[in-house]
Amino acid sequence: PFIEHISYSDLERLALQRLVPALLSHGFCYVDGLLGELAGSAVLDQVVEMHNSGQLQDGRLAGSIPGVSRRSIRGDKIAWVSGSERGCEAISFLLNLIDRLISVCASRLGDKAIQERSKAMVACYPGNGAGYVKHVDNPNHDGRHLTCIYYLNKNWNPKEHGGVLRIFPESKPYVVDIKPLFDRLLVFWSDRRNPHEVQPSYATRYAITVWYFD
Ligand SMILES: O=C(O)CNC(=O)c1n[nH]c2ccccc2c1=O
Ligand SMILES: [Fe+2]
Repeated sequence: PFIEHISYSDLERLALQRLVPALLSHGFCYVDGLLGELAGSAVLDQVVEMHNSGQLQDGRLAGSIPGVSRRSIRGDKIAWVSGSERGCEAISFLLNLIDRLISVCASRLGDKAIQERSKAMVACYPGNGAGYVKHVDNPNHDGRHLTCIYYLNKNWNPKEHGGVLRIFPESKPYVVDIKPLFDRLLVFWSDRRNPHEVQPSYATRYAITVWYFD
């Protein structure tokens, strides 16, 4: 039901001229305007509806602080979706597009062909200062090869809202700050090449992540 915002040749060009070179040289790449306003907003609406209907559960509770009751400081809230659930049609459209994009890249990323992907993790940082400490998604070869994060946050201003994703590319003298902007797709190697953190967020921050396995 959505306008085919991006043609296959656009997708192929995006993959070959943007994603593959960036992944091979820097290890990450982000693309803005992936779905366009209409389809992007449809995805956002479905994620907001999941949040409002209590489908997002506590991903991790910042309960590690001694003496502070586990349930006081909330971390991210997540839900795993395949895309076939009712009310996830726009999310399914997004996942299909990312699948097509990555499949064009896969054969040119030199590594073993990318076979499959995880379900989609819909994540919400509730805006109470919670973030995600510096980590590597796949430090010990659990099969995850590429991390793809689609951001859904309109009018996001890091000065006020924080929530920047900071990547610390291994063996590089710089860090990379990425704003979690609406209709932005970020792709990066899931392994030790890309330690990263979500800085404390002071507004509700939505993202959808899929991991591709090799
Ligand atoms: O949202 C972002 O910009 C980056 N986000 C992450 O790196 C990230 N990485 N691993 C997770 C595992 C479980 C629950 C949430 C997460 C998570 O947000
Ligand atoms: Fe991560």
